[in-house]
Amino acid sequence: MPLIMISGFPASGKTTRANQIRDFFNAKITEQSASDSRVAKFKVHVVSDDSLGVSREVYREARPEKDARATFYATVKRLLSSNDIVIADGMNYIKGYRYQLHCEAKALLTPSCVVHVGVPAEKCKEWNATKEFGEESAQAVREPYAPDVLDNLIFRYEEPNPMTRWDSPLFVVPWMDDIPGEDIWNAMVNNDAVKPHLATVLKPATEANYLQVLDKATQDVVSVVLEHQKTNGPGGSVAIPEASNKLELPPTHIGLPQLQRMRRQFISFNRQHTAEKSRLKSMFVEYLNKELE
Ligand SMILES: Nc1ncnc2c1ncn2[C@@H]1O[C@H](COP(=O)(O)OP(=O)(O)OP(=O)(O)O)[C@@H](O)[C@H]1O
Repeated sequence: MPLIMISGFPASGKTTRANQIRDFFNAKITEQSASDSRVAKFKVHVVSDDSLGVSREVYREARPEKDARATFYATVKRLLSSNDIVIADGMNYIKGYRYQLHCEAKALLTPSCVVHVGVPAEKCKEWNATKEFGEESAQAVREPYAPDVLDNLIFRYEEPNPMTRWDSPLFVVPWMDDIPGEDIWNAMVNNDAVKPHLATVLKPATEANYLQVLDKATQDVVSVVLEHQKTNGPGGSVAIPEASNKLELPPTHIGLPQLQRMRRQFISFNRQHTAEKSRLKSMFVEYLNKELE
């Protein structure tokens, strides 16, 4: 059964996403088992550094990292079978490594996909410092990366490219979005071809980091608006650094939830198009002006 490769920066919420996908798939299996004997046999596995007892410190030196990758690879390969769905919850940051895992799935005539957890580096650094992990009852202590190890891994990260067959279908999950569970299930279990839509991206390899830049540019604009309202009260014309146009605020106060909603919408619209990075702030200001008219 399918291989779902998670990919993302260290401490970007990969395990959080892997667990959400596992829970979604388990719910689907429970729901469909009575009517579909094929689905009734499915079992979902999550393979991660934590489940293999691999310390974050292995990423400091090439040799232990290589050994850890080999262990991870062997575990995924061993679990892949006609009835087992494997979620490879690792950074999977080397494109050659993703290629090899994709070939393992292909050899078993089963599909694979990549779920790219798109989170800006700054957020990963912030989250790396949090000690708790998991929701309410299932809290465990997570081992953080040393700051130099974290920086180095971010530097070495090779972003998935949906133009390559081993990185497709590619599902990009920005940090503020829900997982596209239904789409992943359909692509992996029902073998549905994934049509390009909001959860998938088609972008040239040259636009690496596009999602992170989009996230940061829009967040910056939201911060300026909040700051302006705090200092000057509602309404007014706001100059946004690095944007060629001004934001015209209505006379009523715009709250953070409303701003975030418009920001998410804008990100959804622009996720597929690799707009010029330098134009993103002006485009977002233009979008806000239209929405707030
Ligand atoms: N979308 C999110 N919003 C807020 N906090 C989050 C989100 N996703 C993850 N976190 C927090 O960030 C921290 C790291 O999350 P998680 O362990 O899932 O990341 P990871 O990428 O699997 O890390 P590692 O690289 O160490 O395996 C946790 O404390 C988690 O609660």
